[in-house]
Amino acid sequence: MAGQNVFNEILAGEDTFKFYTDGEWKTSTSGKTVNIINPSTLKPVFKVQACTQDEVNKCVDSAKAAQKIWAKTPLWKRAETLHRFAAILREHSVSIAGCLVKEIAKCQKDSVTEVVRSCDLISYTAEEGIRILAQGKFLVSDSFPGNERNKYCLESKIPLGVILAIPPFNYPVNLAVSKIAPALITGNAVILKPPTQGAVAGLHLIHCLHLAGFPKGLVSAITGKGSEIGDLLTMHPGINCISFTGGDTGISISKKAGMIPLQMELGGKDACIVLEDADLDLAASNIVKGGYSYSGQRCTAVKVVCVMESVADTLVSAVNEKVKKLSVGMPEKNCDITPVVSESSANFIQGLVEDAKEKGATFHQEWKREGNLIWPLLIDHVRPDMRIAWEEPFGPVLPVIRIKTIEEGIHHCNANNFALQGCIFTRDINKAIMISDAMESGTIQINGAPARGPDHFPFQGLRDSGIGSQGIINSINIMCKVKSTVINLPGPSYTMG
Ligand SMILES: NC(=O)C1=CN([C@@H]2O[C@H](COP(=O)(O)OP(=O)(O)OC[C@H]3O[C@@H](n4cnc5c(N)ncnc54)[C@H](OP(=O)(O)O)[C@@H]3O)[C@@H](O)[C@H]2O)C=CC1
Ligand SMILES: O=C(O)[C@H](O)COP(=O)(O)O
Repeated sequence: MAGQNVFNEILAGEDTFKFYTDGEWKTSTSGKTVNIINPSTLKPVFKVQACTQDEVNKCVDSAKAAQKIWAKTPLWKRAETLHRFAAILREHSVSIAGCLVKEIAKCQKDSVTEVVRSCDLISYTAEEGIRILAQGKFLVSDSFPGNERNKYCLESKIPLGVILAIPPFNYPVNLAVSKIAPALITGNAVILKPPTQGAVAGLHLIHCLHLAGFPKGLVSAITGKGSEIGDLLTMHPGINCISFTGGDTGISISKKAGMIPLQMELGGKDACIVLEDADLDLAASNIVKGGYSYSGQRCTAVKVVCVMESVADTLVSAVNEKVKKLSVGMPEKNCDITPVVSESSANFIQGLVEDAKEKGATFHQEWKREGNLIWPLLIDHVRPDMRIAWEEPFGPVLPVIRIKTIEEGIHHCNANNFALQGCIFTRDINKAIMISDAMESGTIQINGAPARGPDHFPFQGLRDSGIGSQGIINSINIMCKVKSTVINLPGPSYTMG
């Protein structure tokens, strides 16, 4: 569990954790800490440092210095260190999972899965990075009209410098390494600002990285409320790229950040379109898995079902049968539905539900909430004038809109500000492709639930769902830039066989 044995170094007292910079664990000169509230008990469970502007500045300075050395580290050595990081993280996956259970009420089995998935991501990124970064381009001048072959151009990929990694509460380990690993294999330094809910899991992750032997200062983990130190980080002149996953905060960050590359993955309102010829049991299983996993707190969760009227009753009863079987309770008991991350989140969800109720939606289950624990709801006959048709609950409540035509479903998907993922259920592959093409989202799943994984697939949000693309290959490419070296020969020269 948190703070045991090898992790004692990160402790600053009973359930209070240090921040990490310059290869050392430190307490903040602010003398202040931030409480982490256990969503299941509504009581403080851990404390992390409330870092100061001066500490932010020092982290950036040491990152810049360390990055110059790291950029001169051979690719195979960078990969070797990442593999060591992955191995140490795997060794501690159960204890780090225990932090997730307490900080974000993710059930124990899904928490272990998140950490193990992260180990695989780190190692896969190390290997993919070697292959991608080992290759450059060689261009000759006479391919362009009017030129002799007297110039050779060598194009190479070089690191950006210091990357600010800001993951969200729902994947504080996996969405941290999905930024850290590509940043490191490309020769960058990293400043991690973990989510407050999930910060201790993030700090344990960073301690595994520390034990792997990365150069001092190359990676820092700076804690504090995003609303308090966020701007200090995102507007810092020493930051060369921001990789952010979260909510609308990302939109405001994109307006404040300077001339730097942004990789943003924000909210989603993933639409699930079910056609008359669909395998309705397959659709129902994926709607329940997609809509209620981790209590709907996934950007890729199914967030609205648009089902053809003629099959709606059959689909809805199939979904309800499966919803009935979902276990509801505490994460320690590996329940399917666990408390949502905060009281404010639970209140927001309740607001959407009450709005739907007032406007006459059909409820197939009674509304039930105990603290942050919300029992799963399927809300039927939802109409576009209801907030839940458009807004992202980030909770275990799923609206169903009955449509008369496929175009209505496509329109609902495209009329939303979010454009992350969507899915279609039909046995007609031609229709599936044509509908997928018409849905203006970053990813469309055919006959499956929306998902970011597997982690080497490209993953991107359009419109208010993000900027740039994630997935291991695209993250590696976003975290480096191109440099040209042109050799000017005294005269034309042709390579002869
Ligand atoms: N796309 C996705 O996967 C996710 C989307 N969301 C959406 O966002 C909503 C809110 O969830 P939440 O986790 O609070 O998302 P936020 O966007 O508020 O937080 C995401 C990350 O950004 C940090 N942050 C907050 N404010 C700033 C700032 N001004 N500058 C820099 N960083 C900042 C947070 O730190 P701190 O925790 O200290 O505030 C956290 O690490 C959810 O209800 C959901 O709709 C949420 C999580 C994941
Ligand atoms: O931000 C999120 O919620 C995650 O990217 C979703 O990842 P998953 O589809 O693998 O759960």
